[in-house]
Amino acid sequence: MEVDKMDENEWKYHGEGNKSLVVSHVEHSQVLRFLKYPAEDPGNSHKAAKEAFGHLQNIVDFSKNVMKPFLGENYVHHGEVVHLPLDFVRQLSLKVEQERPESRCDKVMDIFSGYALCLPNLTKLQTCHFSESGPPLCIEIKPKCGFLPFSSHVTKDVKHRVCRFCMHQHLKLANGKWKRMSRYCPLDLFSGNKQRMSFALKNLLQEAQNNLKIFKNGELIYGCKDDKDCLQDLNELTQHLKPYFFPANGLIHGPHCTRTVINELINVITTALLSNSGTCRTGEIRKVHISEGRAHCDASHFHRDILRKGHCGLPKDCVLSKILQAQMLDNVDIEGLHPLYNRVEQYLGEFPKERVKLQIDGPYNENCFEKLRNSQSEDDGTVDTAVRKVQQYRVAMTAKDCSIMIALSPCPDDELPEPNLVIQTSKSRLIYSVSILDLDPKPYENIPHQYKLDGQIVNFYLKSTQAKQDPPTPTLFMDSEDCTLVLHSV
Ligand SMILES: O=P(O)(O)O[C@@H]1[C@@H](OP(=O)(O)O)[C@H](OP(=O)(O)O)[C@H](O)[C@H](OP(=O)(O)O)[C@H]1OP(=O)(O)O
Ligand SMILES: Nc1ncnc2c1ncn2[C@@H]1O[C@H](COP(=O)(O)OP(=O)(O)OP(=O)(O)O)[C@@H](O)[C@H]1O
Repeated sequence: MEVDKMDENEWKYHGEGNKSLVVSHVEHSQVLRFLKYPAEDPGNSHKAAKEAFGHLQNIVDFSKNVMKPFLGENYVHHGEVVHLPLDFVRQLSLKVEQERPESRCDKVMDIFSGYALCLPNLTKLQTCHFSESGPPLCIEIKPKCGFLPFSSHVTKDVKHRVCRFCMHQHLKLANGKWKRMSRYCPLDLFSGNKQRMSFALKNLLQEAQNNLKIFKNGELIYGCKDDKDCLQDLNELTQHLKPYFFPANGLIHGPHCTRTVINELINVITTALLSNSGTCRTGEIRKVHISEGRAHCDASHFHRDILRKGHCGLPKDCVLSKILQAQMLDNVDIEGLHPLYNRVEQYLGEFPKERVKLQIDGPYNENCFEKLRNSQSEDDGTVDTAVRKVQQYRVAMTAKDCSIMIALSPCPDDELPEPNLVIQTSKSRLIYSVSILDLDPKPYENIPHQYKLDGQIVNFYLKSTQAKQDPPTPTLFMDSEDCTLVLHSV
């Protein structure tokens, strides 16, 4: 990328989250990721923009030196910080403004610093030594936390039975973040059991919220920009997907078509999530199991009794396993972490200069990873242990909020790629790559907020399920047994 020859007409709005706005190049497989700041406080925006370089460099270092060693070399693309002409950034910001979803407009793109992150466009295939035949398809999944807390510090028993995502749904509906309840449960997706994973994926397709997006040729074709703006027509999605799964068979149509195509899609996603494409290693597949009690959520609509096979576990090097292992660095739960955070805070209150030495806010160099790998869990009462636990918790938080990108492209007939780069469907062959995005460090200062939010989620869940129990809802059991995709018109 030649930064002195930037032209806003060559870039278009791609998407955004809470903290960054992404534009993609119209030809090359590149994106620019800009920081965002609260709109109501321009003074603060100027100040924050001054710090933008340090912030972005921290993101790169954290992805590269901390998350990459945990998650695997091939899954993580840390990118680089670039400095862009301010004129280009301002024109670009004007250009993308009308594309932005209303719910994200409480923040503005950083137009003051000129700094951004340049990353590969992960909606496109990352194994570049193959000629793509046809537009790439990409499935983005934000899986969220895949286990139940096992810490003895947990004070509310419900946290050992119902996962955070399922509990949080009740609060999100009540505060208007989403209009309909998602039946997706992360524990089903992370189970490694193909039946449960398919069930989770069907539920994501039913109600995508911000946990599922599908792109074709880099364009969003399925998913929600916000609660008001959703592209969720499964029949339309089927039309997009047909050429990938039934390239030679134009005859597939009618009521079964949608179900057949969606099932092919789900099989492909499941295969990609369970493959070891991050390491390209073949040979014996070791499995990672989490104990039975922690792997099932009582709020999931999947009924345990219909499992054909017992507990499955995840292949050791697959993307889900890597993410889950990083998430499980949170082994004391926010309830156990909060007192450790207070210990660090008290120490920093007495010795403020130690903040730099303890590398609370970076720099995230190679040494950080070695320190964080230490899994000794007993608390010896020292500040060093408290800092290590806090930093491990922050890594886990990042892993609980990242997204998986599965890029797929039809495999040309004359190409013979390595078997672990191809997914064979019933009627086609697809080359694929798996990546992980949004690996930013979570702010240290956010820990008190996390603690408070945890209490709110649990209390609200208990309150709302208690209210529903009187009178009881007899349909719940029926739902649990239903493993088929029900197509509603949307
Ligand atoms: O707390 P959660 O689980 O709601 O996660 C937040 C996400 O909400 P979600 O529940 O996935 O819709 C939230 O996503 P949305 O803005 O809702 O799309 C952010 O990812 C937020 O991270 P950050 O503060 O921007 O770094 C996330 O906050 P962190 O908890 O990761 O700090
Ligand atoms: N390298 C990339 N290639 C393709 N698309 C990307 C890339 N990075 C981000 N995106 C898209 O932009 C969206 C927003 O990016 P991202 O999740 O990094 O933002 P965020 O503000 O950090 O999110 P959050 O709300 O989780 O804090 C993603 O959901 C994804 O669709």
